[in-house]
Amino acid sequence: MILGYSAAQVRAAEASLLAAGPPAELMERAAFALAVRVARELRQRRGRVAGAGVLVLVGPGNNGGDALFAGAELARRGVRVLAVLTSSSVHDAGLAALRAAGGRVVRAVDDLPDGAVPVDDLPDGAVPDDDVPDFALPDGAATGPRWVGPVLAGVESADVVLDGLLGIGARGPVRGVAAEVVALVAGLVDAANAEPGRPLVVAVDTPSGIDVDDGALPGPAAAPDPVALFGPGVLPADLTVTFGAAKAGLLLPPASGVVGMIDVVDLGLDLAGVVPVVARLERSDVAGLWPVPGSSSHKYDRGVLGVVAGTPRYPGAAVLTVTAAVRAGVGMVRYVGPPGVTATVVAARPEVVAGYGRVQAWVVGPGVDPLDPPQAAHVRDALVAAHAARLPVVVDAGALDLLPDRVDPWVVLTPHAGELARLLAERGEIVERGDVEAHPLTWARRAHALTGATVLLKGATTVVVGAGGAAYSQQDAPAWLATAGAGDVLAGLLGALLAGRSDEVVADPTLAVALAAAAASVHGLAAGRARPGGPVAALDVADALPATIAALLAVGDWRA
Ligand SMILES: NC(=O)C1=CN([C@@H]2O[C@H](COP(=O)(O)OP(=O)(O)OC[C@H]3O[C@@H](n4cnc5c(N)ncnc54)[C@H](O)[C@@H]3O)[C@@H](O)[C@H]2O)[C@@H](O)CC1
Ligand SMILES: [K+]
Repeated sequence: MILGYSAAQVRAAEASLLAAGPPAELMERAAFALAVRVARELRQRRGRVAGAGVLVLVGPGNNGGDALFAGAELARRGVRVLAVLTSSSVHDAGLAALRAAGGRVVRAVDDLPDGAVPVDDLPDGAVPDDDVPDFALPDGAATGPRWVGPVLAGVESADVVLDGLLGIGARGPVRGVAAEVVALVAGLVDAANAEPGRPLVVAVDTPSGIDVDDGALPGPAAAPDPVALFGPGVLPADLTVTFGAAKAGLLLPPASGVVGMIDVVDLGLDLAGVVPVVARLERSDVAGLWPVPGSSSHKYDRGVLGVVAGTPRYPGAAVLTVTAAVRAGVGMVRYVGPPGVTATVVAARPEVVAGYGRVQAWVVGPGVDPLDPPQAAHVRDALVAAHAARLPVVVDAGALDLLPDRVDPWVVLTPHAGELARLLAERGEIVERGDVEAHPLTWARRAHALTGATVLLKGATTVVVGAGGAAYSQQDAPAWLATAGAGDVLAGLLGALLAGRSDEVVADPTLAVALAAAAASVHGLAAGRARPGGPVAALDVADALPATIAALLAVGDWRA
């Protein structure tokens, strides 16, 4: 499990460590681990470390210090290191170490006196700034500052770009010349995306400028003009090497989309007893949560799932939901719906039993139009019956519009951002889809507070919140999974899990939160497994569930 902490929690844990030893020691350890990680990447890309090029973007604080010390260590290993300083004052000892190791430095600062040359030293192949037009300048930057040329040349010759502009001390989006550097480098890296020589971007502790606590990204409105040329005001990383503990913002969308792989460097922080902001299940955690039948199990104690899904207009949603539940290993599915859809469902999944009966959990809503009277009535009946019998329920799609004001914490809502915004707006909140996308954790928590339900907010990164403040963020799905019917599969899969552990979920509703996160994880893994690297249809995902679950259970922390 990866645990994500707030900047304040990490600083508090660091404080006791800093009190115990010389202050520079932590930074040296962080920087050394970072350099080792970058060296490993360089070796993988080029076969050897010496002779590689690394461009280091340096901000005013200790994050820049980490980057400078790492640059120094890499320079000692024969790497051509060019540091771009974005502030007139940077970490002194780090800068001295880099220079002593043979690293070179470009100053990209706004406040140079007229006529001053911003370049302490130039990268191989770079030319003095008078000749900047020799480089392919992006539109609008042709008349830009003199540091642009050397930075362009630095990116061009870099195997790795280290983003050490801002870390947990960032307040708001990157400002000033550092923002211009981010814009320029992000634009260049993006333009080189399809090329084999594109540099790898490694974020030092965090991609600079993200909200390290809630994962918000700087908005375009906050960006100065040059940034508008390239967009988001953040340099998307391929790898984030984070120190002491993962920061919550790395795990939370939308920032989770720009952190790449996460590597946590152990600094010996004592976080025992500190409740993380958010957690991410790894495969072994998911395996541990999965209900596995014992030798004496029968279909009833493995969980019977009631499903109210589909209408004559959307029969496919019912097929996908029940298929996913069956494929996920539920003991039995009871399907409730109109005769025509029932016939389609039973034809597709002969294991399904039609009509009401005893169940351990419900899924209601996939493919249900809340204005379709018979199915809407079945959804309401199921919600009432589940409340009376204390049974978990997955409330998806059309059933979200039929939700009572308050529900039990073992009721799991599965909205996407637009549906969550609507659900909140109906409860008096002033919020639109874009607000939910910008601050998903905040709004998911709000929905939990208002309804009492566990809330699984679907997206490229899925956020789940619920009882006791538990929060998870899962990012296991390929982008191909954004396809019609994928949500129906998730609902059926989650229903199977809740049916399999129904009593435990009701006894401890925080388990509903963990199981919802596990379902999101398996859903993403199955999509990747169904069609590695290519387009995937919802039914493919459902069909890939048995093999995905088998692999999880067989090896625990198995890597695909
Ligand atoms: N505290 C510790 O014990 C350790 C900290 N480490 C590093 O130290 C970092 C935190 O260092 P700092 O507290 O110095 O903070 P940062 O280096 O993240 O940034 C603080 C500096 O940036 C400026 N700044 C803040 N927001 C800005 C913005 N939006 N635009 C432009 N400038 C802005 C501030 O004025 C300040 O000078 C961590 O992220 C990590 O990289 C590591 O060395 C490990 C140990
Ligand atoms: K950074």
